[in-house]
Amino acid sequence: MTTVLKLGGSVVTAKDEPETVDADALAAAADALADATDASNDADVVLVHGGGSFGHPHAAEHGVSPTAGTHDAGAVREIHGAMRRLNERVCAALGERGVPAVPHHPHSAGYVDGDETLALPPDGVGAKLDEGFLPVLHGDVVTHVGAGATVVSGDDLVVTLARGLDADRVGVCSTVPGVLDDGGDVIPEITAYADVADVLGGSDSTDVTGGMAGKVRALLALDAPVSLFGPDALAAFLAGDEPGTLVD
Ligand SMILES: Nc1ncnc2c1ncn2[C@@H]1O[C@H](COP(=O)(O)OP(=O)(O)OP(=O)(O)O)[C@@H](O)[C@H]1O
Ligand SMILES: C=C(C)CCOP(=O)(O)O
Repeated sequence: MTTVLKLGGSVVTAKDEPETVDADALAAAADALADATDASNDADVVLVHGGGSFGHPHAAEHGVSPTAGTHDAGAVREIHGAMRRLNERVCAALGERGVPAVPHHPHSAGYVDGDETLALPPDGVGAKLDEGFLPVLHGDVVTHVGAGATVVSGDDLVVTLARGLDADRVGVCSTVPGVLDDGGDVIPEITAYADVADVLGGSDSTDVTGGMAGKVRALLALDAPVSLFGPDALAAFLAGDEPGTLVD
């Protein structure tokens, strides 16, 4: 059983304070992952985390997004460096709880090809799983053929990894309990972007990858269903439930 899970950057960081981890939220998520991976020894989990107040402000400062590239190597190092610092914190929180978390950096492992497709070989991630590690990837800045380097969101990585690893379960944990309708209620299922386009917004904070609108658009590209839920439902998702909104 392979699960691909994204932890939103807005969950594990204080999104409005530069390069600040939300220690309580990260601890709670790491506890849930430690419990879940402890309980079922045949559960392979691949974790992806987003940028929050680490990647997004640096990317915005340099004008880099999924569609706007840069050839400025210093900008690339700055954005990637911030994501590595967050990745170290996430891996450390998991490691402290006995989870065999190891980093897997998209900047080094992949690139976007001339067809605008993210090429990220799943074999390296699969090999880590086979050796008993829990790979931890993250939204990143990656080489983009013809554009220098662009931002790849954790949501796009989730889609690529879920396909490449033929994942059994896919989950995205953000700050909200699901995609909300205009009355503030969780929409149980989304099958087409047009059905929800009117209620989808960006993010409350600096976000170069499009907030909830970008997330739903990315996740609809996957054939398999994706659960989109909030931090309170992380343990339930890891236990096998489908909380929040099902993007199908
Ligand atoms: N209809 C909607 N339902 C729920 N959230 C919405 C909606 N429209 C806009 N949002 C915003 O989208 C945000 C979630 O997207 P965001 O990209 O910030 O999350 P994330 O993936 O957790 O963080 P990061 O991009 O840093 O990884 C919510 O915090 C909310 O402000
Ligand atoms: C801004 C960077 C570098 C990563 C963005 O990843 P996301 O938060 O998953 O959209």
